[in-house]
Amino acid sequence: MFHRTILSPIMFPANPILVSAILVVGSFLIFRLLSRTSLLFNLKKWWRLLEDNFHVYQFYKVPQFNEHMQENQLHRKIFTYLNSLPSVEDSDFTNLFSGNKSNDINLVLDSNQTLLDTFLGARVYWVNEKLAGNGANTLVLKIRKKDKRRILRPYIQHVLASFEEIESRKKEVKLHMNTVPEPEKNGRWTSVPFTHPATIDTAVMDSDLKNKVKSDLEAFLKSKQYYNRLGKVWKRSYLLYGPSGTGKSTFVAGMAKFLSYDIYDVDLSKVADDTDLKLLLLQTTNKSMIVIEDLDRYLAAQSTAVSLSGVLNFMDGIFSCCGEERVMVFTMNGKDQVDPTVLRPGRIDVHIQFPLCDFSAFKNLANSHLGLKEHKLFPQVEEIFQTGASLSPAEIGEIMISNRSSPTRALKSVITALQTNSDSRVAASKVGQQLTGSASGRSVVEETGDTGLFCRESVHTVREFRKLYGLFRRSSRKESIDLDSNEKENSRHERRESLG
Ligand SMILES: Nc1ncnc2c1ncn2[C@@H]1O[C@H](COP(=O)(O)OP(=O)(O)OP(=O)(O)O)[C@@H](O)[C@H]1O
Ligand SMILES: [Mg+2]
Repeated sequence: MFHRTILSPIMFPANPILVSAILVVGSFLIFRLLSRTSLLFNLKKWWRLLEDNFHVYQFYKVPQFNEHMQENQLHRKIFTYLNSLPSVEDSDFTNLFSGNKSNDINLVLDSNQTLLDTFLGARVYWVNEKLAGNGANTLVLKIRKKDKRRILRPYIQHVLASFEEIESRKKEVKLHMNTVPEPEKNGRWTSVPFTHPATIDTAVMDSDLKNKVKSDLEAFLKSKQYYNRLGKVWKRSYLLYGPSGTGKSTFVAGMAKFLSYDIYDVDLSKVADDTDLKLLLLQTTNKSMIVIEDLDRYLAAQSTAVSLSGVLNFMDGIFSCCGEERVMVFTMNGKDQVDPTVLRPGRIDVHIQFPLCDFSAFKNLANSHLGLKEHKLFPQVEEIFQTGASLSPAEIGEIMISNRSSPTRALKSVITALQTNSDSRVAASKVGQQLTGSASGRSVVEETGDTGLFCRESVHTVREFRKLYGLFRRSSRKESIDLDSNEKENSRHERRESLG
């Protein structure tokens, strides 16, 4: 009787609302449980293991050393590729190492861990097996037999191509300098790591122009087939010209950084003759940037044992060993006095002018050097620029750096320097002298009818590349000594004042 009452549908009606509510709450709790714990991850893992058991696999071993205990380069390349995959974080154990830069952390697959990769819709597994005894590792690739023929070769090619890309990205850029020829000595280049901090982005220039240079470099890198089809040497030449201190050498550093190319800085005064110059070019590697600074000076003074035709042949790059991926950069203070054959399209593809500062370049410098976006003295500075006065970014930059503890003082010093420049211009014009250098400051971009683009832009220069590198190192040391907390405080105070 009692039982019948309990089971009676009248006492416990199948209430659909209640059932739905229980289902919703139940599903929510299960979902929370799965997402809050590693249950979902484990379920996926078990499912994959189960699925794997229904397939037949082919295994490939890539040992770290060959039978003569020489390193297997393929192992090194594949291992680098595997450690670049995001799935390296999903293995149960991953080693953490500090990278080249102070904040970099490199993830490295631990021994006996498995890593999943996918390629053309197929899943492949790598196991980093540690062999007992000699401590060497072997990478074991596991591919489903049904996918083997379809993906093995393209997959390995993909791994090797990815390795090349990773290497080129982390490659240390070197600065090579030619030495005086010595008997009994074969190599003519000595090199140092090139750690110059300049980039194309840090140059004070019109941003459109910077983007144009970047896309020109990128387009060049992608045009191997095109150059081959035309029967042309795969090279591109740039001329950077403008007054001293306008940033030409700094920009060369930025270009090399952008390309991750080694720099070969040719000092023509150390070249014995035309043959020696050919030899130097033959000893450069591909994917490099060949730089000749102050070419106009060498050509005008004929201070070198190298003839004009020697220079022209060098510029054409016909003696380069592999004829591959060369960027040549020449700097000049002015190109008016230079033989037009040196500058003809094809020999120089892109002309970039670096003029003196205008007001807009000055504002960029004030922002980067003093942290000033606005200041009550800016209108006065603008007025002086309008009179035609100008200085190089190097000159203005130096004034700002040495007065960085007081932005107002820095601006006053810039005004005085500009006024002095303006007065000397007036005096010079009175005695009929012509001042050299552009005072326009604005960048202009002109297309040459041919392949190149002519660019006019602002910046001032310092001497040679090597000196520039040394200069930076000295100035950064100076900075760390001078910048004490009082200075920072003063500077902050002044900035507040100027904005108010
Ligand atoms: N446009 C610029 N942007 C940023 N910094 C600049 C610029 N122009 C000059 N400078 C600074 O001025 C200094 C001198 O620049 P750089 O040596 O590149 O000039 P340059 O044109 O090569 O001079 P030179 O013709 O005398 O060799 C560097 O410290 C550089 O940082
Ligand atoms: Mg220079």
